[in-house]
Amino acid sequence: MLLQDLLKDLKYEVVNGSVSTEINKICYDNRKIEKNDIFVCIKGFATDGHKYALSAVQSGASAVICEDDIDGIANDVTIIKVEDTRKALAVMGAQYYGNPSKKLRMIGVTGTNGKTTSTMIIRDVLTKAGHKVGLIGTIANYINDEKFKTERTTPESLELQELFAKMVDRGVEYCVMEVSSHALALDRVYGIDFDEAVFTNLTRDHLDMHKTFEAYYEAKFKLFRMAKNCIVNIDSEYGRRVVDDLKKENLNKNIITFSTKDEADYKAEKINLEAIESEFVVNNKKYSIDIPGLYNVYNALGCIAVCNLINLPYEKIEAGLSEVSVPGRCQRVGKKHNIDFSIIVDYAHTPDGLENILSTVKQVTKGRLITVFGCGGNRDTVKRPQMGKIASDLSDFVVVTSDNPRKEEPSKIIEDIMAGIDNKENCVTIESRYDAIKKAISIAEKGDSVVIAGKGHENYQILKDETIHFDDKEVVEQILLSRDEV
Ligand SMILES: CC(=O)N[C@H]1[C@@H](OP(=O)(O)OP(=O)(O)OC[C@H]2O[C@@H](n3ccc(=O)[nH]c3=O)[C@H](O)[C@@H]2O)O[C@H](CO)[C@@H](O)[C@@H]1O[C@H](C)C(=O)N[C@@H](C)C(=O)N[C@H](CCC(=O)O)C(=O)O
Ligand SMILES: Nc1ncnc2c1ncn2[C@@H]1O[C@H](COP(=O)(O)OP(=O)(O)OP(=O)(O)O)[C@@H](O)[C@H]1O
Ligand SMILES: N[C@H](CCC[C@H](N)C(=O)O)C(=O)O
Ligand SMILES: [Mg+2]
Repeated sequence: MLLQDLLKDLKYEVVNGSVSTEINKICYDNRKIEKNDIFVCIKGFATDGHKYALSAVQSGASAVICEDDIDGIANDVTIIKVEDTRKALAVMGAQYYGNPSKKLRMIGVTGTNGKTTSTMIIRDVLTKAGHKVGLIGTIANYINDEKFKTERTTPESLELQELFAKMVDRGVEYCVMEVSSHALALDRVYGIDFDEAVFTNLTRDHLDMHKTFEAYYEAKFKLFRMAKNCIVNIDSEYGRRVVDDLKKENLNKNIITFSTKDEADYKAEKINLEAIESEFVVNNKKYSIDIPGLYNVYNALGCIAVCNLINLPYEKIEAGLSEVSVPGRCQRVGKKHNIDFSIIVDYAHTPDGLENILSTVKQVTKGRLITVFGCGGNRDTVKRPQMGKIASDLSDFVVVTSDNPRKEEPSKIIEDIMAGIDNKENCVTIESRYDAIKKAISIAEKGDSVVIAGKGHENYQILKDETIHFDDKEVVEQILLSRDEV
């Protein structure tokens, strides 16, 4: 492929060399350069890619895409200046893979909570209806039934385009993806025309990266500028703002609203929240969903709106929704052991998420609610005391422990959480997550519920110098097994 073909949709200045040069592939990390690659210099948070341009050329790069001047590069190397290298990476990646997203129906979901749940539900319903579906999200990426490991919720633009291309190759029709605020702020999805964009909600998270709530909202709003059909939860204050801002900007979008309270295109009525499944009626049609809690009715409403836009018949939507399950989202574990209390593993790691799962479980718990949770290190610190307060207000007993401490001291994170807890009598701190879960299970009695929050589907724990295997569900099994043996 010629460099000039990749640059087709970009504004650029040729600083040196020629654009009619043949290139191998695109790369934004000098450690992965191969002969005749293009090296894209990205200004990051930790370092500046421009610093590695020389070394990339020494490793074989024949072209460099940059924002700033770069000195000392040999004359036979092409140097191209653009205004924004992250955007350039996204545009060139799309060209390199043949603009695959244009061949897929693109469904993006954003919001603080509910992205994974909503995308997994949409994938389940479409797959059960006989369609070929790809999914990009926190738990994994999927191309039809095949599962691919992922490290990020929304990968970098280049990897995203590669995934879309694989989906197209394998006959995928619908690509449903979680679009994180990081991805929007860092232009990982730049240039993608979304057919549908769903807004779940906006509450506190990731202010370590966005700094202000306004910047966090702005990042999320970008997705709706990129979509044709904007599907919005108007029970969320910020969802209403999305609708207002879309109208203000005169963007001529098809705005579709959902709610459980107010008039909306999709309003859930006659909601019956049972312990396990919830039933509700939307536009005179009955639905049920197998994951509990009102918040999952919201996730289902987004899914119903998407499925209607793609003309899926009611029977297929209803049948698909009635049997969905999402790993690590309000997941009952340890059922096969002889226990007279319940244990639930959930991925709640924000104040809103924790409040939702705890109030949902509390409603159906006859005995006490025992909560085990911690907060991730090197992430938003302000949410820590807020989550401490929510856990202690809603639970009868709280075990504060470690989540993924990353580079931080676990005891310091626990201290931050404890600062939000007034009633320290019904609370213990145990740094080891294994011991914390063991403690919660050891005190549980008939009718109690133990909620283990924060890590959900994760099967690892990120410590200061290493990542170890750690899976809340497996830990519960081990603890219950050793109880059975006594
Ligand atoms: C804050 C954030 O998102 N950072 C992402 C960002 O890193 P960065 O811009 O700081 O990059 P950097 O490390 O400063 O390096 C700058 C450039 O120099 C290059 N470089 C660097 C070193 C070197 O030796 N050689 C070299 O070429 C790098 O490849 C990069 O191109 O761009 C990198 C390249 O794409 C990402 O790997 C990196 O994600 C980091 C690993 C990360 O942890 N991100 C998380 C927070 C994230 O994205 N989370 C969201 C949200 C989760 C959710 O709520 O669901 C997600 O979508 O997963
Ligand atoms: N619509 C919702 N509104 C509020 N809370 C929700 C909603 N859906 C799920 N939750 C809660 O938030 C937790 C995280 O849900 P989910 O994984 O679907 O969100 P996410 O947006 O993908 O999060 P992340 O950004 O970390 O990937 C769940 O375990 C549950 O406790
Ligand atoms: N996508 C979120 C997930 C947090 C999950 C929690 N277990 C943690 O590590 O804080 C993040 O990277 O901030
Ligand atoms: Mg997610």
